[in-house]
Amino acid sequence: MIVVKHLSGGYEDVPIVHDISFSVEKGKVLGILGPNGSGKSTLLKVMSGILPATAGTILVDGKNINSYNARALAKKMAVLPQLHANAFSNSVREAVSLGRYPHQTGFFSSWTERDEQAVQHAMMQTGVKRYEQTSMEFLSGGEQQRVFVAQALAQTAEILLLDEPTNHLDIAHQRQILDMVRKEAIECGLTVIMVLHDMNLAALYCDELLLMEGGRMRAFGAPHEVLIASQIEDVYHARVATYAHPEIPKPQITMMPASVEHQQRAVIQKVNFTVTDHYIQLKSEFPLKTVSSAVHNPGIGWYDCLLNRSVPIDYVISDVKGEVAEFLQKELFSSTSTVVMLTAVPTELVAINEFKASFGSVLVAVTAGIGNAVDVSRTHERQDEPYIGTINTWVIVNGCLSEEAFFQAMMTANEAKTKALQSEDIRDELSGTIATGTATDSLLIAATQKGEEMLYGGPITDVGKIIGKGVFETTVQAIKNYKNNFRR
Ligand SMILES: Nc1ncnc2c1ncn2[C@@H]1O[C@H](COP(=O)(O)OP(=O)(O)OP(=O)(O)O)[C@@H](O)[C@H]1O
Repeated sequence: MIVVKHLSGGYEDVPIVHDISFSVEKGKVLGILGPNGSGKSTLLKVMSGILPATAGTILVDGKNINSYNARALAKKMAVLPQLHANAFSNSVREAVSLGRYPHQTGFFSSWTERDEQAVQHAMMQTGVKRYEQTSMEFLSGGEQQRVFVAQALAQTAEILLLDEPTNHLDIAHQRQILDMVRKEAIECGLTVIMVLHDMNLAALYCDELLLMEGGRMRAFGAPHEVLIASQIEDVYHARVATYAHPEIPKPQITMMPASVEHQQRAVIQKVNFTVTDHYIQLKSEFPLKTVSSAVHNPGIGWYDCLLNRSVPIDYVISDVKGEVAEFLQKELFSSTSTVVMLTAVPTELVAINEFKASFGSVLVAVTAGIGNAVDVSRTHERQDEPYIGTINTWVIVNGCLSEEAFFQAMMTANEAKTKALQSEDIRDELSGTIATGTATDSLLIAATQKGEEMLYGGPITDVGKIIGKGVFETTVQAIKNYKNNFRR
């Protein structure tokens, strides 16, 4: 464990870091973040004794580091500096072996089994074993960086101070080094403090983060407590947004360009829709921000092509996603910019309407197959397997929605759909009660994201009112189309 209390220090007559206090427990990884020149490297140098502290204390295992001699401290603490001054004529093996110097007792001391094991382990962990005999000067920048990490690891110290350990590394090697650092921390009880520039990597690999600003601590805590968009914007003077990592409960940061490319105020109109025997297509000249429960490209994304594809009523396929991917390839649709829904309804029964609004307009397209309509409050009484999508609803907003508004728009649209089923007296055949939808309905909200941002999309907002009316009327029309078709 390392405890830093009110630490200040810097270069001769130039104080750089001021009043830094934090602690890192054994087995934990701390990431130090901050803009260029904020004092990250200087802090590591003061902590490792390379630069003198002008105030404050550093305790390692409860003892002030001033009470350790240089060799004893090197056994406790290994440092990977930002710039390396190692002799480049060395072989990789020799360079890594330099990490063992604190463990050598005299100039002619013998190389022990433990020294050998530490060097071998470090070379294996960093993936440089295969260059063992190669001279350092023949390695790429990234390969050399991994050798320096191996050298610090070979020191087998309890505390690792790493200044930008992922410098020069490609993403696979960044992952390899950071995975290794984390594994060593957890399995061998190492305490790791590392300076990282990449906030996303820092969030993923560090237990806690220290954010530096002008030589002082601006924030310290778990990644979600430090990587707050407003705080990062303030410290880095750059516009950012945070989002959730798709698999790990850690925040991620994305940069927002200072000036958003000014696109022309293009709008989506009915002419952008094409209806063929096989699908209903909306093709936009620019990507639309989309939230949907589609089969292909569901969730949140930017897409310029929406497809509602009609499949036979007996379309039962174990690998629906694979079949849809094949269809897109065969029909020459771009897999990465197309959202696909499936319907058993003939495409000619689609209802498409445009509704004018104060902010622009809203287009609604619905295919409504109601043969297997259900009352959601009674489905627990059923044993049925799900069918393919039957009421597919698209809402295209010529306007700009906030994240919140997108989800509220989904709720508003769904409520309007349910009201349309009630109005048309569509019933759950088993329970005899009014249906609320069908077994596998799908919904999509897309917006051009142009114009003033609309913060909310609930039923009494400008956009919600149009969505409510638009989805209700269009669903009623689509149900009527369906009924008329099957009555014929
Ligand atoms: N040898 C030195 N003598 C005097 N000042 C120095 C020296 N080295 C660095 N500094 C100054 O100390 C300040 C902090 O530098 P430091 O290298 O600690 O920042 P950093 O946060 O690590 O930056 P970067 O992200 O660019 O690596 C800078 O203003 C720098 O100019």
